[in-house]
Amino acid sequence: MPHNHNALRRPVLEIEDLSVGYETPNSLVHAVSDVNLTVHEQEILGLVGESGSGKSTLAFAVMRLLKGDAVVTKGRVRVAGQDVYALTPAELRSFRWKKMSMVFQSAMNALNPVMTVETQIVDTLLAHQPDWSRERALARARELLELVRIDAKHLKSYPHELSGGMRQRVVIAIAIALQPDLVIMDEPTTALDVVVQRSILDEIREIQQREKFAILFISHDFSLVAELASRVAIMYAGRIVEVTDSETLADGYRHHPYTEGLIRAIPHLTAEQVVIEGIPGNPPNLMELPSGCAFHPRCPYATEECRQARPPQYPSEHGLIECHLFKPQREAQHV
Ligand SMILES: Nc1ncnc2c1ncn2[C@@H]1O[C@H](COP(=O)(O)OP(=O)(O)OP(=O)(O)O)[C@@H](O)[C@H]1O
Ligand code: NI
Repeated sequence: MPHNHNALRRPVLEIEDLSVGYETPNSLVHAVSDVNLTVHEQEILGLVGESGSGKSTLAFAVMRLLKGDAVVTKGRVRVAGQDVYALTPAELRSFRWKKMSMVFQSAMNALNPVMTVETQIVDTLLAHQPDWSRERALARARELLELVRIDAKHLKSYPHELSGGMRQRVVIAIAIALQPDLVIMDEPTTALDVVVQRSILDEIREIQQREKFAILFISHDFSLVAELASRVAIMYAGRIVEVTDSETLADGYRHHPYTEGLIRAIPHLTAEQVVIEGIPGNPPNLMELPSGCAFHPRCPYATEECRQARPPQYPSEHGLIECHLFKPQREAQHV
């Protein structure tokens, strides 16, 4: 696909200049800082970053599901053109199913253990489509199970009678039950073994193409995201440091030094052995962020400028990059 394939597509998720902090006894610690991100209709956008980089906080902020100690300090979130934070609580309840939904990290434990699959799907449908008959809801429940490749006989099953993979498929079926425009998936397969993980990802791709929703797919598994998503956003210490088309992640393109490190960290199979090159060092403590570019202590190219000034977001050929190295040449000459 050409890299401007989103030009004609409607944005489904628009995050503008969003910052989210957690209240701690001494200060407000920012887990998400100045994030700008757009997901277009029918697109899978991958969001990657190490543990603690702020991925889940960003997802919860979009869903307006942040816990009490988290505060949105600035910015705006629009889903299907609607400002999520302008909705009344009653509007938000139906908006969460009809326009956006979320599959949580280890969501397979989110099912009600004392209710059958049928009851859980049908109740969700009827709660949001009160004019539907029970028969219609049941028919949709069957269709949804088929979509996630579960035999309709399992409508009568209780969660404990299903494997982890099947439970996760049911959760995905419920998330797409009301045909939302946007589905956020936060590490949806992390708890599963590799084979099950692979088949669920294939199904997600297939269902997404049939049902035409957009996905914000969150994972710390860079190679998995690169394969599934058409565009990838890379998060580091609460900031989106690069957005790029996933096809650029193969060799030959210049990336943010952190992205380069993630690419190198993908195990390479050589004739003799598996080589894993990681990124030396650890992500910073959000309470004591390094000056300038937060990545500079781990960056092999860091200069004095990187230590002193936070880099702006520069447009790149395939998205944007927050790194001083990517300063356009003309501008650089004036410094
Ligand atoms: N309730 C809280 N109070 C204070 N800090 C928090 C709270 N919840 C999360 N944080 C901090 O916010 C930062 C971002 O956390 P978040 O869960 O969003 O990261 P993540 O990228 O989703 O990580 P993971 O890959 O482990 O799920 C972390 O440093 C975390 O310690
Ligand atoms: Ni998370």
